[in-house]
Amino acid sequence: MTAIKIDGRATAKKINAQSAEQTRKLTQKGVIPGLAVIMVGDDPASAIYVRNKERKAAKLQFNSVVKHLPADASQAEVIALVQRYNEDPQIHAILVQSPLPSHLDEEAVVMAIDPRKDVDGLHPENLGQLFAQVGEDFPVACTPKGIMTLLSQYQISLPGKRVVMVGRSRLVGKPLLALLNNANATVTLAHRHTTDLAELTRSADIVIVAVGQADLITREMIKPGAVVIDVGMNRDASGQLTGDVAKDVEDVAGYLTPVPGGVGPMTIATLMQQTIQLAAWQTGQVVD
Ligand SMILES: NC(=O)C1=CN([C@@H]2O[C@H](COP(=O)(O)OP(=O)(O)OC[C@H]3O[C@@H](n4cnc5c(N)ncnc54)[C@H](OP(=O)(O)O)[C@@H]3O)[C@@H](O)[C@H]2O)C=CC1
Ligand SMILES: Nc1nc(=O)c2c([nH]1)NC[C@@H]1CN(c3ccc(C(=O)N[C@@H](CCC(=O)O)C(=O)O)cc3)C=[N+]21
Repeated sequence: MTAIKIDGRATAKKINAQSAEQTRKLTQKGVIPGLAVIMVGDDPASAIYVRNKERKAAKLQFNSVVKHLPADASQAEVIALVQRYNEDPQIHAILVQSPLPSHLDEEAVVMAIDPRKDVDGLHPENLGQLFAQVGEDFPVACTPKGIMTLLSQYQISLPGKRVVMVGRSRLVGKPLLALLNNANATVTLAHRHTTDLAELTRSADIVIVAVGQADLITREMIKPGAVVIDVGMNRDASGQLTGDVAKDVEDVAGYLTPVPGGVGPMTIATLMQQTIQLAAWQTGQVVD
């Protein structure tokens, strides 16, 4: 058996076409979606993300700014920049690249972001709404939201399914836990302290991996026919991009997202989609 490839590029293309149309309408009303990205230091996965989203934001004619600070930037500098964008009416969405260098207090930086401009849904106000299922007009992390769009696009049903989510970051694992639970899947969250990961993943209908370790998930860990979603973004010795899932998993899985061409393009498309949404909410416009 060879897994059906879940084509993130094709799905992203559809979303981007919608985003172009919505941006055109908003711009006619005098609202140009504004996205500010803050990157501190040189995380390789962040560099790929920043490059690709700059390209897409330019194509959509967003007001897009990227601030690249050196790895030794101070806490006060980063917070001051966030505050400047909080107050700038031309900026509707703020994204601080993760991970931050270890001398910076990530929690304090997240807390400084205006929750209405928190395009990655990291602020506890937004994450809390997601977990509590209250309200609708709040941002949700782009990668998890993009994965939900992909599952829906491929008509992969969730109620009653056993999902194992490997990785529990605030950016990916935690919001996915909430989204999948809200969609009535039965979700198990695995992490560094999980014992016998293989036994868990083998019992899952859907395995989602966001760890950042090449070949963590191998074919013996997957139930035949299961859906495998690979979020990982690693570079191998020859400079090739690889995910967290070993190549031979394609021989047992029913569906699989490739790296590149799977989750990555969906993250970018969802970021554009959500920036437009935030711009509309902040200016009293409606996008459809
Ligand atoms: N394609 C895309 O659009 C995106 C890709 N990424 C990529 O996804 C990966 C994960 O990112 P992010 O969520 O931010 O990562 P973090 O580094 O914040 O979190 C990694 C998680 O993996 C867990 N973990 C580490 N080692 C193991 C192990 N051996 N077994 C089980 N769990 C383990 C950690 O557990 P513990 O909590 O116990 O430490 C932690 O919860 C990275 O490669 C990143 O570049 C991220 C965002 C978007
Ligand atoms: N606050 C924050 N939010 C994030 O969402 C976030 C982050 N920090 N830090 C870094 C990780 C990594 N990440 C990627 C997103 C898209 C691609 C991407 O475009 N991938 C293409 C690569 C194509 C290519 O250039 O070859 C693909 O998979 O096809 C990669 C990596 C988001 N992250």
